[in-house]
Amino acid sequence: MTRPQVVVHSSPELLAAAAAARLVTRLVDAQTARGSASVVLTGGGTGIAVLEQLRELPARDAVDWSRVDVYWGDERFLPAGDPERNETQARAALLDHLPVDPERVHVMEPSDGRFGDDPEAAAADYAEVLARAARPEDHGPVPTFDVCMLGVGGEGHVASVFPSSPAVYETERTVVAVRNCPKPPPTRVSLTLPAIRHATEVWLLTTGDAKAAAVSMALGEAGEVQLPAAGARGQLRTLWMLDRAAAAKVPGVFVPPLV
Ligand SMILES: O=C(O)[C@H](O)[C@@H](O)[C@H](O)[C@H](O)COP(=O)(O)O
Repeated sequence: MTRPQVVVHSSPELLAAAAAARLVTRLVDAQTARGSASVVLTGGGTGIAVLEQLRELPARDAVDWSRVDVYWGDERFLPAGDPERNETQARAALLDHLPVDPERVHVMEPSDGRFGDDPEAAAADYAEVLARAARPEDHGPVPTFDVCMLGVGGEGHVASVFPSSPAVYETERTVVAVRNCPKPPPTRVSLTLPAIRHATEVWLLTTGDAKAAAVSMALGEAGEVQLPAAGARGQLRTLWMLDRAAAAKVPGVFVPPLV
């Protein structure tokens, strides 16, 4: 696993704009290399802010959106169209404004979907979606996502994988149902850390002084059980994009010398 890189931006707005620009470049490079690209979206304020910035970015049209596979790192298990669903927010922020191929927008089932109010069945179904999308060169039941974007919780959760939760101990399944989630709403569907680690690049995006301790611990000695963000690593790159407040306690070894 790669050593994490840290990039610090002067404000949350600039972080979101810079991440949007970085995402365009990453997707264009992937499409140039192999004709398609894949991205895992995240919920949360920072993740959605990136999508809103991307919507307004003229360079967004450099991506052939009809050849992008869109996945989610987690989803709030609510009825379709519920404003709290990550899908609802991502469609409003970006996807409804792009010529995406609906067949390549891979949604986690809602609580009034094909499986009704059964998050375990919805999780198993999404694991099947990932397994069907995987190719032999992915060496596992998950596609090698070009980039997996993640927000970070104040106690170090990523997606809906929370400290010391059953999900963080999962080593076999790629997608699990999460109940009694500390962050409302309580029931969710989430990728597990082994699935997240299939990504070529994992980007952790967070802002605000409430996250500074979790960021510091994740980049320090904390283990993934107590600090799931510490286990969110990409195969080729792990990038932390922070604003100054969230970076306030980053270990000095990660901060470039001021020249
Ligand atoms: O569904 C969710 O809530 C997200 O996937 C979750 O993992 C989020 O990214 C973090 O809680 C950070 O959220 P903020 O960016 O709003 O702090």
